[in-house]
Amino acid sequence: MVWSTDEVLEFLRRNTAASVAVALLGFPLACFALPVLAPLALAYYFLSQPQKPLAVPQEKAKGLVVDTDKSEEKNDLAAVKPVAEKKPSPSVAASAVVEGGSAPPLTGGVALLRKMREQKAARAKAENPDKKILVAFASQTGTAQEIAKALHAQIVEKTGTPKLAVLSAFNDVDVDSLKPDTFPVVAFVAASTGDGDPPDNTASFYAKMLRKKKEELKGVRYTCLGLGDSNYTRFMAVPRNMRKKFEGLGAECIYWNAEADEVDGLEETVEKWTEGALEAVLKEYRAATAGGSEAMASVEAAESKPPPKFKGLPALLPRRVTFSWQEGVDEGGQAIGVVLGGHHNAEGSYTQERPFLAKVKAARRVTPEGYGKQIVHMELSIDGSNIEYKPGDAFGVLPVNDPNLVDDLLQRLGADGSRVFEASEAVNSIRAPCSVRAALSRHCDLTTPAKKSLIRLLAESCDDVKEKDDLLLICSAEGKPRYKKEILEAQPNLLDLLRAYPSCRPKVEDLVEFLPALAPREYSVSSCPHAHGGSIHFAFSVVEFETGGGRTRRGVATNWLAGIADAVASGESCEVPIFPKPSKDFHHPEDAVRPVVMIGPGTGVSPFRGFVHHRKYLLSLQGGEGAVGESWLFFGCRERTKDAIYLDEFDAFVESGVLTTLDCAFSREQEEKVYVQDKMGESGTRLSNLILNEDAFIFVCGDGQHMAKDVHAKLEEILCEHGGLKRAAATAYLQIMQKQGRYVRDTWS
Ligand SMILES: Cc1cc2nc3c(=O)[nH]c(=O)nc-3n(C[C@H](O)[C@H](O)[C@H](O)COP(=O)(O)O)c2cc1C
Repeated sequence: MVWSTDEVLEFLRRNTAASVAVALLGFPLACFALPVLAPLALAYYFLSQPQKPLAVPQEKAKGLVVDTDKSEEKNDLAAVKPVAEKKPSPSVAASAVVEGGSAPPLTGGVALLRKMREQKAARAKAENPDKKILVAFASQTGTAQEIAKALHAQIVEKTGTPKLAVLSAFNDVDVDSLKPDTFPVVAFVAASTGDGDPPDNTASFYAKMLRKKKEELKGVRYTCLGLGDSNYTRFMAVPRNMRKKFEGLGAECIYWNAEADEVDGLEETVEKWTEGALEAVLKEYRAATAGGSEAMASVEAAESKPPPKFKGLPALLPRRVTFSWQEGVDEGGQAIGVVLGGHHNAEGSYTQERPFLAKVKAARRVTPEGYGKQIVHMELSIDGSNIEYKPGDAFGVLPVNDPNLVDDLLQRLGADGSRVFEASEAVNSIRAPCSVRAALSRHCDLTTPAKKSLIRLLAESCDDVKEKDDLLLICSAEGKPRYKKEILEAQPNLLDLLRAYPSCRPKVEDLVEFLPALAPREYSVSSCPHAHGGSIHFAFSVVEFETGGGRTRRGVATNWLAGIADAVASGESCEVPIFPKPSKDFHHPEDAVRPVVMIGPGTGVSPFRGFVHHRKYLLSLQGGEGAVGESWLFFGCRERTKDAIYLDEFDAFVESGVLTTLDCAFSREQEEKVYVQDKMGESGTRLSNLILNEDAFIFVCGDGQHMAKDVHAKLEEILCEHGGLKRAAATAYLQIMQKQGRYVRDTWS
């Protein structure tokens, strides 16, 4: 019988008599027992100490005692202490043991094993130190996450110690763990979404941070990269608030808190920040761990390595997930990585991971066939789901990639789409057995321009040296102009890239782990439960555009849904996985007394269809009695007869008095383009009065990059010109309205 090291230790731990015997007989017995105990132990020791001679080091085998004072630890080798603390002679120790007192010094095999265990612990500690660097991200569409991932990968590459740094979405960070003893150094990348709102993966952390008390982050050192878009009025809201909170709680900034604006292009700032942050974070970590933990030694070693072939190469992302492949194949298409349909999770609501499978009740193309822009109206059944919603809420749709693209990709990779795997941890929201086809169809983003880290991975998967070098150059700092032209502007999808580099053969596992997640898409509901019970309605424009490289690209989700709409129209039965995304404050007030101003061009008008139906319901409750506020809708589209969705219904609501004013801007019906903000300007006096004197609510929905900004500017102008406010006062007034929830926007890019 051959015992493992741990079995020998366990035996000694459980058998005091054996421990004592070993101790009493000391060296002679150790020699005698050597054939039994030593082979594994010596092999282990020798491997871990290659520079040492094979002979048992006697001085190491002596001089240890088992501290039997602590009754709980009596037979526990964890209570072994160095002899420097107690120095009984062997005979004293022996008699003490006989009397049940102190244990004898450990010698021979036991001491050897103790040494081995210490070494193992030291190595484990170096690999998994107590204090770690936290690399966190607040990211809605994945940009901040990619940047954080790349920084984390560089820390890992530089230190050679994967567990020295933790990469995490903010929601997965325990706020209370933000302490110098756990995370002395924090680097984070944060973006905003909505109207200066925190991304979903940060919202709960954000709320908890606001409850933290002064000085709770004292001793933590941090640096932050903010991502934002200066077209939004709440530019950099989340990174700025988070920084303020970190500082307010006593954290200390260690490096430039950079802000990268989409309008100028993110890349330059991102690169500069990442480079400096890497250096600063490692330096601070070294200082925080008193000269550096054992792991830091490898930083110096890495620094003395020859420089890479191309300057500024992104680090190879470290593997985190293990894939176990199942025996059979997925013949019925059931292994799709999520649990579908008819389930409520523990909190009682559907999620991205446990969506509700909604049957499509009706769908139609609103725009004429062949019209440049296509808009689709769709109705989903939520019967039996217990989903409750209010007009103004949104819901998430889990889209599916174009099946032709997936087929071609499987063929190019030489992969069997029906093989099924399980991942050791959630990756790209795969949390259940998943076939390769489902992973590529439902979980991986195959069309977004490849991030540099993915190109680095593809480079490493090339057999041909020339192809490898070409890809390495494109993702390096030197290859920046090529990355911009060939990737960001031309927007090749993954298949285009693989076809351009025929020797590139990435493993399916690598793609599943390192491709960005196929993000759910959010749509505002255009229905109202009082009018459309058991259904959710929504409308969307089908996305299609030309890239800089002359390719035609189609939006993944809207084209998939448009295909479903056509299938339903021809009698097929189809289902869409959805989950609710309630809005915080984009809701019609719960009475019809307060005036409401709604501004929603294009499909931005969707929630206002629900609002007006809700208003009709509120008025029906009043039964024609009591005060009723005005309700204005500013709507815009190209042409009344082509792309004006829900216009007939709105006309009817004006007719019935539910809607006081419907003001439409048809941009292409005359020479000069006319937009919603122009229409607002024409009614400036009335609007100013509604806002300043009648406490009106303002709701804006639609394109956040241009329309929402132009509408905001028009509101300021109206308050100045018709309300007599100075510019600064108008700005402040609108800010206060936002804080009060009286001016609410639901925007997208
Ligand atoms: C729907 C939407 C809303 C946004 N709202 C804001 C905002 O209020 N303030 C801002 O500075 N940037 C805003 N942005 C810009 C994002 O913060 C920016 O594009 C960032 O790079 C996205 O990072 P992510 O992909 O990690 O989410 C918004 C972007 C979108 C798509």
